[in-house]
Amino acid sequence: MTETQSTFHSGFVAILGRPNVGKSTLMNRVIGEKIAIMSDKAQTTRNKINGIYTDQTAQIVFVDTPGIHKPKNDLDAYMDDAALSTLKEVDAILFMVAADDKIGPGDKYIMNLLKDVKTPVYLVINKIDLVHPDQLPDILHGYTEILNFEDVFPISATLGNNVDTLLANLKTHLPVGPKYYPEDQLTDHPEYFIVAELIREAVLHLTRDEIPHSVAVILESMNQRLNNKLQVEATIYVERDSQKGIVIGKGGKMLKQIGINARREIETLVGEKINLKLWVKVQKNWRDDPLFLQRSGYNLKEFK
Ligand SMILES: Nc1nc2c(ncn2[C@@H]2O[C@H](COP(=O)(O)OP(=O)(O)OP(=O)(O)O)[C@@H](O)[C@H]2O)c(=O)[nH]1
Repeated sequence: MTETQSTFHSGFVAILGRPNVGKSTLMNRVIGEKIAIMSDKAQTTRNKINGIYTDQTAQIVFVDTPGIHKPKNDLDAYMDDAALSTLKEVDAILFMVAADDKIGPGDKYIMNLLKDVKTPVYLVINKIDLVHPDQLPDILHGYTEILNFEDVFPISATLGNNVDTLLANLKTHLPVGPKYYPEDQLTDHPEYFIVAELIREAVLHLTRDEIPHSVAVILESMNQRLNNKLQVEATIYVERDSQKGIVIGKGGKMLKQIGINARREIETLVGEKINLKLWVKVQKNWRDDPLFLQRSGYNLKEFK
């Protein structure tokens, strides 16, 4: 099949919504590889990760935005800026909600921001597998009475229901345009960032509710091979001594398990065996430290 420049559609699409509604799950389903970071703990997606979908007729560059929050500290304010600058740049916005969630102040806050944005907004009601179909009209109405959406898609990102319809519609709505990225490129983020996020995900999964989101991971190095194994070194930063104890665990057991889980994921990502070395350090109030935020990948300048 030949494809001509004039029929090819392309553009940038932001997935926006409260933490935990399933943004990363949707992106992973569409792209088919684990590039966005999933967790059942809220707020794991803090940086802009692009997932790139390409087929014969279109290329959609997905921008997985951080959640929007009313600013409480520097990090939250930063998320606001990041999300807002994304909204203005993209060709379409998917506002994602979970069918089993009530409309909260957070949703209203986001929808109010969206009222002032010219980009077309699609309502994606995810997790429809968790509610009875009869409930859908009421759920839908709750949102459409607040904001005028371009279109509405009830989906299940985990089961895949209606995701094809969403994609097909999105493709036709994107402008005629070039292939921004080569076909085999799935993300434009450097691998080291994804690796750090995989380690962070392992920490959050294993420590469950004991560690709040005040954990950051910095990749120290990933450029040497010893005995045919890529050497990966990273530091896990927490805010308090007590959290350090939890991450390390009795006799180092927890840290060992974190290493095992993270190593598995990283090996899948990089396609080779690795040796993972982890350290745990306390860095008080890192959320309010601009230098630290920058070092851990929160590139503040990017959003100015
Ligand atoms: N039942 C059901 N669960 C889902 C669905 N989509 C996502 N989930 C679950 O919801 C949780 C959160 O999903 P994520 O994809 O991490 O959510 P997110 O919006 O990216 O979250 P943040 O990164 O925190 O912003 C995970 O446990 C998913 O398995 C769905 O369609 N149905």
